[in-house]
Amino acid sequence: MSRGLFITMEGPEGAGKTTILQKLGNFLGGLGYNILLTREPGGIPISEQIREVILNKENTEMDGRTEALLYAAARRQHMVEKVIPAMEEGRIVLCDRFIDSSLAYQGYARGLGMEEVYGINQFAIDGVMPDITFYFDIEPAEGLKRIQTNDNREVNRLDLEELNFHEKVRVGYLRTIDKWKERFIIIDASQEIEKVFADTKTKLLEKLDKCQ
Ligand SMILES: Nc1ncnc2c1ncn2[C@@H]1O[C@H](COP(=O)(O)OP(=O)(O)OP(=O)(O)O)[C@@H](O)[C@H]1O
Ligand SMILES: Cc1cn([C@H]2C[C@H](O)[C@@H](COP(=O)(O)O)O2)c(=O)[nH]c1=O
Repeated sequence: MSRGLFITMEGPEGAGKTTILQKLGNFLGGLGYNILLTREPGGIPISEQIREVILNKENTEMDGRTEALLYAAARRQHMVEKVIPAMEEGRIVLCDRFIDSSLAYQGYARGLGMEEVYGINQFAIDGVMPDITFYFDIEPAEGLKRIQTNDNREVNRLDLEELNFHEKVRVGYLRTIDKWKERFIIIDASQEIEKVFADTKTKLLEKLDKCQ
């Protein structure tokens, strides 16, 4: 059986990752692909429990390395329990955030070191990297404004970081993209939703064409 495809969605808070992931899932499902939509941290019970610990606003004392290790632990369980089995069944996995979030948030913005965070994540993912990663680019202040006006979204511990932290997250992403240019597709996420979705679809279909 052929291996499926692993596609991840990355970007600062409020960039529109979840919105576009759902639209893309519906679109690809409509074309007959067997799709799995999932997210990090989370996606399965153990990892959702870890998510609750990491993002709980009351856990203000959490050490940066503890945070990085918890994200990696959630990732490990999610990989072995959900992502890898789905890919072995030939499905397209669309995942909201993955290792690049750890590199940008913990490695760069938290200052733990991108190489160090990459190292602990290698232990977690054992060499399984995404085939394609969309990076939804937006000014962090603009993204934060979007989530602050969304009443359905609960504000979490990471959202409460200063604007300066979120600006560093974006720099961390741009450095990560520089390292893995081939894997990334950059989308201008400041545009209106339908245009962001249209660009995402077009770029994905182009990339899939090239892979055939
Ligand atoms: N292009 C857009 N223009 C305006 N609003 C948008 C756009 N994309 C998404 N939104 C809105 O912004 C909010 C955040 O969107 P979404 O949850 O998809 O972002 P996200 O990148 O997944 O955020 P986070 O990672 O912080 O959870 C939602 O209210 C959504 O409707
Ligand atoms: C995977 C991952 C996530 N984060 C941060 C990014 C966000 O602030 C939260 C997740 O919330 P979302 O609404 O689901 O986007 O966690 C991180 O810092 N490091 C990671 O590896």
